[in-house]
Amino acid sequence: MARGQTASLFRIYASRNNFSRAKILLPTRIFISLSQSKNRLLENNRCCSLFDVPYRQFSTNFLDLFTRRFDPENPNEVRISKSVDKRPPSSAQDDEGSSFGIAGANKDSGDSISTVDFVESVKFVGVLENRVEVEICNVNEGSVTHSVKVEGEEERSNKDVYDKKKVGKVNVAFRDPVELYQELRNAQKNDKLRRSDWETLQEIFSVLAKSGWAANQALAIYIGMSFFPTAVSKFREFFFKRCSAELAIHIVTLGPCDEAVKFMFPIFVEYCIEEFPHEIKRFRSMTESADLTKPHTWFPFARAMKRKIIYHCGPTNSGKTYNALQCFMEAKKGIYCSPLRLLAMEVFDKVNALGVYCSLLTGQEKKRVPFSNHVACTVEMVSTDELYDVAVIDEIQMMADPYRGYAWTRALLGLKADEIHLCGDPSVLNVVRKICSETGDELYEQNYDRFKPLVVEAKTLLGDLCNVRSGDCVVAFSRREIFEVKLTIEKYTKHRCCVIYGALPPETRRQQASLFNDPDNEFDVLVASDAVGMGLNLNIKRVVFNSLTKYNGDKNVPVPASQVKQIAGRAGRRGSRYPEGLTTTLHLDDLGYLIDCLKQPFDEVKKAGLFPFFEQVELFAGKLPNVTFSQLLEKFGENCRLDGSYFLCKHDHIKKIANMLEKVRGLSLEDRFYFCFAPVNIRDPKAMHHLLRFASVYSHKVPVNVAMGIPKGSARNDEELLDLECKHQVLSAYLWLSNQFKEGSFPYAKKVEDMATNIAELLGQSLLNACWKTASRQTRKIGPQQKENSNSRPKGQQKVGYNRSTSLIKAHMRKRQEEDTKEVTA
Ligand SMILES: Nc1ncnc2c1ncn2[C@@H]1O[C@H](COP(=O)(O)OP(=O)(O)OP(=O)(O)O)[C@@H](O)[C@H]1O
Ligand SMILES: [Mg+2]
Repeated sequence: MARGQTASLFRIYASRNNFSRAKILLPTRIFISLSQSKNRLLENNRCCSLFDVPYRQFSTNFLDLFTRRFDPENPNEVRISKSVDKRPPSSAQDDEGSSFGIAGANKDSGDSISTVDFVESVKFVGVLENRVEVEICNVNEGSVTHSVKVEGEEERSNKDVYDKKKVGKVNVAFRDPVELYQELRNAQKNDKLRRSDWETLQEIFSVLAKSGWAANQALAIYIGMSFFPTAVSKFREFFFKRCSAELAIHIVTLGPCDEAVKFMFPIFVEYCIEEFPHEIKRFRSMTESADLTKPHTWFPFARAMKRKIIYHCGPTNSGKTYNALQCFMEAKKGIYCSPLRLLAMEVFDKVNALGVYCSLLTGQEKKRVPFSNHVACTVEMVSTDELYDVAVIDEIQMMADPYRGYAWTRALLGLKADEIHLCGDPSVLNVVRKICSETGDELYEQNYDRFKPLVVEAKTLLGDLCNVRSGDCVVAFSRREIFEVKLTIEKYTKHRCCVIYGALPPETRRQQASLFNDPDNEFDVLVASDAVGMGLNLNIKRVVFNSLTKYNGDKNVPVPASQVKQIAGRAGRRGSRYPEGLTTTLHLDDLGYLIDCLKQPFDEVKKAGLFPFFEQVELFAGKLPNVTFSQLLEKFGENCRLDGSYFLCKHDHIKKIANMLEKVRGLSLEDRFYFCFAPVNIRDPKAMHHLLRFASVYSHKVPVNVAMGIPKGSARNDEELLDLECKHQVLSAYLWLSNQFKEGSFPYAKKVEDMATNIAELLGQSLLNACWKTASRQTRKIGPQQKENSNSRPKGQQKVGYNRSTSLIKAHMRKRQEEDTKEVTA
């Protein structure tokens, strides 16, 4: 999400009686107040935020403290002028319940740290007579780094800086912005200014208009991002007509910089509150209906339970899922939530084979096993209504997935289970800790190590695929590469290859996996995409990276370290023929990057994904009746409020489907919402066409059929293979829709299921015989770069007669290094 799109609320919890020991996480620069409103808030004994209290009730002086005068490098004593609580400290040390007004609008940049300005935590140490002591801590450094004293009313009144009588030209900086605004408003006309000052002022206003900080802060008073530039422009007009020389000169002295923006901002706020009450009201009601804050409160039944959360934390292949599944099987009633259909199927088969009756529930299939109390489902399908003894949420680190993360978050927050087992790497451990502290669940952490360490083979394949061995899994990051590698290996060696990639149906992937796992056939090498990183039980001895770059839709970029680790970790499996795992690369040039990736610790994730339920979108739609569904989603993204530990999941693919369905009349908002989640590849025009047809037929309230023929035999070339993949996807979407919409709308589910099974089988057979280059490859022209590569290839490599890929990672790293050097020099 672009920087500055989301408003978030932050709350400070203070002790009920005297604020002592209040520990506050303050994720951004924000209004902070010890104003009169505090008493009201304390009386109410509830959380409060700026949104609950009229802005004026907040002391602007605390705003001063942080926005104007607080220098993180040089934390001096700072005074505030409004009244503070003068009650003596009480002995009660109750840290719960009350809060006073600190609130903020956080510009969510996606990379959470960048929103932290200079303060992460503020600690109110105590109230002594008329002094409030505040400690400002830097959470990142884990220590108290700044100490600020705040003085009370009487003491303040003796100080020059706040003594009104002495406020003169030099003291504009210290004057109350409310007064400054009132002076501006009451002024008949502006004082004369020099041309150069005038120009500097113009520049300062232009900095204000472009300031992300100011636009962000303005959210707190419900000036929306889209209205902010207009508000600044009107404010400029107002200001230029009325400003005094004294005020103008002070601002000009500050110059076109952040300091000037921070000085003007509170005056701007006063202006907005008075001038734009309608806009503020409208935006406020819009943001309130797009409120995604406090998501744990969305599940009151789960909150009423005392849940025990067990985090099985460790690298791949360390036994996390195995142990969690033991508890699942022992439970009277259990649910297993999988990241993939494939894995849900695996668990369904495994658990039933062990004599525990278990049903299967995915978007596409519902297999109800009689008398079963257990269910294996995909995480999106988890029920938050049913009560379970044990739930397992696998691959919990996916809660930070930009697209699907919300499903894991929902499962964690909403599952009604006495015991919830989370399996995953440590990247989301801190987020889970935070969530558990909000939900009040007990968290137990169980750490795992790999059974046998992963060994890196330094020799690599020396750029030659003829060096593959039995038990190898060659990993490539595009469909084209996968088929090239398979073709090469089968042409120049005695090995046969199984193939696994994301566009294959789970049934076909499983068939390929069991073919590879079976030692009694000739298929002893696996060629796979990153789809191999999760879910399948594979007997891999060595993972060989054919390349370590991946096309990101725009250009080739290095594969992220976490993904490299996950994939490499698939090598070696306890109890299999290959208990010890090896990993290496095709090219020597890539080896360094592989080793770097394996050495890197898991990146800590700061936020979990969220996405609104249909009801939330519906509520929001009530505020914007005349926009398309796609625009509605866009606006929701712009206006929704989120707490600091959450981000709004990306939904470009949903918007793309929404746009396509715009021309279909007669669909309700709810219909559109669900059609948009149908599992189709938005880059596949044929699949999109079928989805559009499904929606059109459905909108006419006619039973939807498939209207698609099925090939009789397996694919003879890549085009036919692609066609099979696409057809399976369309059938899968039909099945998915048949489970979402009311009975009778998609009545041919049984027939479609059979068709899908047929196609999955045809795909499996096709892959066994596949010995062609990919369709896209055949039609591609050789670019100058490739020609150059093939010309510059060492002679020795030509003898096997195929074009081997060369390492891109080194070139990429070199380029990045050059860019870094350039930046440093600049
Ligand atoms: N205690 C055990 N006894 C027998 N086999 C085990 C045991 N623990 C794990 N295994 C086997 O080791 C393999 C890896 O275990 P598991 O799938 O639980 O690892 P994981 O940590 O969940 O890995 P990933 O992160 O890749 O999902 C599996 O085939 C599993 O059956
Ligand atoms: Mg696992």
